[in-house]
Amino acid sequence: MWGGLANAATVAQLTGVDALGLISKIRQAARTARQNRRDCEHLARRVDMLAELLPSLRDPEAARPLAGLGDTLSEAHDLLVSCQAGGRVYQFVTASRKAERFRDVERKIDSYLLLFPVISHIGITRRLDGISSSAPPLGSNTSRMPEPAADEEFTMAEITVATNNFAVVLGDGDSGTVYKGKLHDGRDVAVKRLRPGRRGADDAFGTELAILSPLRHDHIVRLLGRCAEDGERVVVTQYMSNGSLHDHLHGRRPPSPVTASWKTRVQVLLGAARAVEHLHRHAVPLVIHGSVTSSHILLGDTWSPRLSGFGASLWRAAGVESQPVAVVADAYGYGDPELCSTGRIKPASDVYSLAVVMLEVLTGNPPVVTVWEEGSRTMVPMTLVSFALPSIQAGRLVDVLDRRPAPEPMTTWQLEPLQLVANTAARCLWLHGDNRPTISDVVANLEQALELICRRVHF
Ligand SMILES: Nc1ncnc2c1ncn2[C@@H]1O[C@H](COP(=O)(O)OP(=O)(O)OP(=O)(O)O)[C@@H](O)[C@H]1O
Repeated sequence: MWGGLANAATVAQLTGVDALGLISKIRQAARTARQNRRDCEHLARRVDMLAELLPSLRDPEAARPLAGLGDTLSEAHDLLVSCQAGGRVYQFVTASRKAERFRDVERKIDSYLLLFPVISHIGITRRLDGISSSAPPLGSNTSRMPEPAADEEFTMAEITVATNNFAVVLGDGDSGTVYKGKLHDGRDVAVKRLRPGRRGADDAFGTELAILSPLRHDHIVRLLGRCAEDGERVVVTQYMSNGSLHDHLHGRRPPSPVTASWKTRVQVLLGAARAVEHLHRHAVPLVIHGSVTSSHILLGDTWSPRLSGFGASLWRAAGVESQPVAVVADAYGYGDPELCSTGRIKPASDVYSLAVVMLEVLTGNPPVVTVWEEGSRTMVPMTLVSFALPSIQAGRLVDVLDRRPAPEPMTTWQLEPLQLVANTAARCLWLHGDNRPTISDVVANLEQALELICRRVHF
């Protein structure tokens, strides 16, 4: 991430300010802040994005829109420094006023981040002009934002070598098969080879790359590269050594901390919720995931989760409450009923799907279960929501709780954090999206649940 710091002199010349020096100080100040810590973290992440983009500046003309960046960075730095001091009472009094200042500085930084596709477009156009004076005049396509480039472009030959001719299958999804690979520099990767000829495959490929490419978050899987050659479509992402939450909960893996520990389960939920919160509130541009499922929550070496599966995602249109989707995905029990009936998606649709994952984590059941139906005397499918929600709403969580983490009956005191998770899930499952909590409320409740679990040491 900080590789670009070597270009500091160039960036300073182009922006008229030692932007990377200021960014370095901002990172330092964010690390030692004592007040508004989450706001500080969010601000630092945005500034990290700037640090990644600034070294790509080449052209003084193109860098002109960044005039004023220095002032904004200084403002950000001053704000972070002001979060270092103060006693508890002082902090209490100033915290909410500070939160407003954070929003303000974040907005300003966002406006610079949004300029980068345009800046790189200007830069490329000017370079092309230089190369060929007979280049075609700028036409209607100049109004289209250029897509941010994925990190690396691979050939199919390189992908075949990296996967040892597609030898190890990590998993299968609707859109393709995922293989284990190793890049020339030794990095382990996951290589998703999209099923050729599948309807909408090209759209899903383009969407996943365009949306995932600029995303940087501890709980979102990182895009490393792509390949589009001879009808093949391949997406390369970081390798998550412990597979998906779905496989741990629903039986295709040996016992693990996910099966055995409520603490790990709630930590995984919290990480996934933070990823969705990043998409809904902090990503530039904002994103609706559109397919939050336990198969798309992947687990790394330390069981820390990352959200994946961005093939159905979309950028959130500014200023609209809901937006139409081309196809309502067949979501196997995760589908928001409001989205299914209106064909319009909103952030609350992700909140609904995440709540289904919360039920999976609490009950250990998949999103669709089979139950015995007395009338037809057969096993029939039923959504997990219909199966588990009545017990939760009746205050009988124990009736549906997964026994694997704690085979013995639990006391009310032990149950309290899980009851909080269950009640949160129940509120997220309201039919009307507007009645559901926001993702930030969900994050706050899961944080509280985790804190309660950590206080009950032997839990
Ligand atoms: N980065 C990764 N590291 C390890 N395993 C992965 C990774 N990505 C995917 N997998 C495995 O492959 C499975 C299928 O991946 P995924 O669900 O993303 O496929 P998909 O075709 O995009 O999904 P969908 O069915 O939603 O179209 C996952 O459930 C997981 O087991």
